[in-house]
Amino acid sequence: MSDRVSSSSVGMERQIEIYMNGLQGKAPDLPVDPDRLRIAAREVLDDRAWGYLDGGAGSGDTMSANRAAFRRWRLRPRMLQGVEDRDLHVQVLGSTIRAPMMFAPIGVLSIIHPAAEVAVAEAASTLNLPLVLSTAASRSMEEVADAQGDGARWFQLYWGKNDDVTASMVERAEASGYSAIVVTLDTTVLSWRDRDLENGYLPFLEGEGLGNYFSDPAFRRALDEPPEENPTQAILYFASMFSNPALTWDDLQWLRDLTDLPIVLKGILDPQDAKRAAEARVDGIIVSNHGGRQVDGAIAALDALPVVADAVGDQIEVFFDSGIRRGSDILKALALGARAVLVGRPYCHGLAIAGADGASEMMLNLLSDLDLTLGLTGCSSIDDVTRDLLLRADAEGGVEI
Ligand SMILES: Cc1cc2nc3c(=O)[nH]c(=O)nc-3n(C[C@H](O)[C@H](O)[C@H](O)COP(=O)(O)O)c2cc1C
Ligand SMILES: CCCCC(=O)C(=O)O
Repeated sequence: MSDRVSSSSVGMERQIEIYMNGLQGKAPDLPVDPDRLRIAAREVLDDRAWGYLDGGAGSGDTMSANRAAFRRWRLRPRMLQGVEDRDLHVQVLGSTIRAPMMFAPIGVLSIIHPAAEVAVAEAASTLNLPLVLSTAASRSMEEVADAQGDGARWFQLYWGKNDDVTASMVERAEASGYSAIVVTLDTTVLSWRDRDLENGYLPFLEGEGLGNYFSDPAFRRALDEPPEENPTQAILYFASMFSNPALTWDDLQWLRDLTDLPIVLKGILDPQDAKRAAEARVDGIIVSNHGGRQVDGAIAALDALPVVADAVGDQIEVFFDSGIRRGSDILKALALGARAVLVGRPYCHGLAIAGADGASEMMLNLLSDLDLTLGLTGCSSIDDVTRDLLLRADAEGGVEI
C-alpha cells in the first residue's frame, strides 16, 4: 500500500483549481458542460460561421446518431483496483503521447477566431497533445508548426486532382516536422449541407481564406493571377481540385511511394475497407463519419468501431472520431478498439469564445474528466481499458446482466 497521504493527477488538479477559484468568486472562463459550451459559442459567432461549424449533412441524422451510439454502451466500474497513480500515456505510430486525445483537423478556422490554427497550435503546445492540421487551414502549415514548437503534429491531406499540389503539400509537411500524413477519404465532394446552402455560404473566402493553399508554390503556379489579387479565382480553382472522386485503392501506392511518413486513412466505417487499408500497408485508420457532415443517414461512427477494430486486429492502428464530448465517451471508444480519439467541434467552441486559452481550457477539462473517469472505473492505465468494461444497453439505456 502507498504511504503517501495525498495524491494528485491532472483531473484532481483541475478540479481543485476550479473549486479554489470558485471560493474566490471566480467562475471558470468557459462553461464546463459541453452542451452549454456549444450554446455559448453560438452567441459569439455570426450565423453563417455557426451554421458551417455546427451543421451536418442533410437532416443532421448522422450527427445525432453519433451521440446516441455512446448512450447504448454502459460502463461497469470495478472497485479496489489501486488506481491512485494513473498513467494516460499511449503509443501512437511509434511515439508516446500524453493522453489518447488529439485535436481533429478542422478547416478554415479564421471564421471561428482571427488567430485561427495558430491559436490551436498554441493550445496543443500548452497541453502537450497532438494536433492534426487540415490542408484547408487558414494559416500555412509552416506558421502553425512554428507556433506549436516541438509538439507532436500530423498533417491531414486532401488528396486532390493536381498531383503537383499534393506532392508539394506532403513535401512541406515533411520539411516542417509533421510526423504523419492523414488522408481524408470521405470528402470526395462536399455533401449536401442545408444550412450552408440556405446561407449561400462557402467559408473559404472569409477571413484569411485558405492560407495553407495560398502559400503553396504548386497551387500558386496553377493560377493565372496570385490569390492576393484574385481570391475568387483561387477559391474556384481550389473548389474544382481539392479532392478527387476518381481515386481508387490502387492509387494509394502513388502516395506510399511519395513519402516515408506513416500514412493514416481517415473516414473508414466498413470492415472491408479496413482490411483493404491493412493490405495497402498504411499505418493506421481513423474510424469516422466526419462528425456527421458527409453522408446523411450514415451509421454512427461508434457503431462501426468494434467491427472495424476486429477486422484489422493488430495489423494497423485504429483511431476514432465523431461525437466525442466527455471523458466517458473516450473510455468507451478505447474499450471498443480505438488507440486514441480526435476531438472536433468542442475545441472550436472554446476557440470561438477565448482563442488559444479557450481551446486549451476545453481540452484540459476533457482530459481531466478522462483521468478521473478512468480511475473511477478501476483502471490505472489505458491498457486497462478493455471491452470487459462495457455492457450493451437497449434503447432505454437498460442493460441485461
Ligand atoms: C467545421 C469543420 C471543418 C472540418 N474540416 C475538416 C478538414 O478540413 N479535414 C478533415 O479531415 N476533417 C474535417 N472535419 C472533420 C473533423 O476532422 C472530425 O472528423 C469531426 O469534426 C469529428 O466529429 P466531432 O466534431 O463530433 O468531434 C471538419 C469538421 C468540422 C466541424
Ligand atoms: C474542403 C474543406 C472541407 C472542410 C471539411 O472537411 C468540412 O467542412 O467538413
